[in-house]
Amino acid sequence: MSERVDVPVSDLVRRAPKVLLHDHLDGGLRPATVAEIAAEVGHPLPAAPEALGDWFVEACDSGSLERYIATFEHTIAVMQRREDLVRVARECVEDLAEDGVVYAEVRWAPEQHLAGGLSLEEAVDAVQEGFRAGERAAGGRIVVRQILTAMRHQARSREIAELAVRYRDEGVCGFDIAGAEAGYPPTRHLDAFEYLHRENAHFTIHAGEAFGLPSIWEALQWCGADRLGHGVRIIDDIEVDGSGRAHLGRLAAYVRDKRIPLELCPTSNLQTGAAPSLVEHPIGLLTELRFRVTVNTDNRLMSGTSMSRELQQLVDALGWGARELRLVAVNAMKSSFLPFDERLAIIEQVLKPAYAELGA
Ligand SMILES: O=c1[nH]cnc2c1ncn2[C@H]1C[C@H](O)[C@@H](CO)O1
Ligand SMILES: [Zn+2]
Repeated sequence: MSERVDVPVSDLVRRAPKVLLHDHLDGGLRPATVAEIAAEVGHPLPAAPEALGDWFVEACDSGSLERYIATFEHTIAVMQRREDLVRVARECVEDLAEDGVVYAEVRWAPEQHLAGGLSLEEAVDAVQEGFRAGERAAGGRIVVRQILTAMRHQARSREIAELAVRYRDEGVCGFDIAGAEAGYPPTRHLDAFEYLHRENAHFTIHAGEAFGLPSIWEALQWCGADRLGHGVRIIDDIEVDGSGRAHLGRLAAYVRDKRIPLELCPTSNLQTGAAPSLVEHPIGLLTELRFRVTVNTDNRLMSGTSMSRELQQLVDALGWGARELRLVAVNAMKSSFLPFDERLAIIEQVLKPAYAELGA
């Protein structure tokens, strides 16, 4: 399990523009906001306000994805009223901008936010309003889009996919499925994915996190995912021989040949037991082998993390420098669900000049 240590952020990481493709809105609330809204709506919390941040991190350090996901009960409970969704979304953008993130795709599951009487559309509108307010407050330093997630143990994926398509020109850039992986294979939602293909829409699938290669194979070869949420278990299809040479199986070779983006989330993987330590985390080898690696936060609250913290840990554990930070930022931007010309504009006008100044 992860040791929670303070990670002082270097000047390099602080100044580097960051791109984030995998961040959950309901996994990134400020502890103070959870405490404040919980008091207002009468939701009982498991810890005092000042201890709440530590409680989330410790409760998620269990080695089990199921127990990790159980903690979301307390964030979802405070995201049921329209004004709370607007606030949480606005604060999310403010926090990411403050951390130096210039582009983010933030995902959440609208179906989990209807207990207060909101419709799916009203919930998406509220998050959109919060994102736009956050972008304005950041003075154009960040662009944020929504990814709409369907929960894989539920049966609303087709409906959520249709919602994502309806809102494609209003701040929603894609679709995802999330939740406990074992027992809920992606093919359970084939109908939604086939619909999205017919609509020329983009989607990613949480696969290869708690469950291995069969889940990745289904996500790509049955469902046609554009990207893999985590995908870290692709390492199971790579063998390193005695002389240090890596041999890729058919699936790993396909993922690399087709430049399938891997939305890797190192700290989250340590907590759910998908990797034993950062030094042993597959991200090092996958980057060396030139897979399309991106670095992500997954759940900033549950992991007590930020983009800067994730990147700094890679600098400290693997000796990454400006060159690697630039690589993962450009990889992420190339892999984003924004239209091509908008992706290119951020790469050319924001990433390249900033990294040139940092010596990359
Ligand atoms: O890392 C994850 N794997 C699978 N599901 C996850 C992960 N992080 C968050 N979720 C779930 C819990 C949230 O309520 C939901 C939508 O954001 O997505
Ligand atoms: Zn996730």
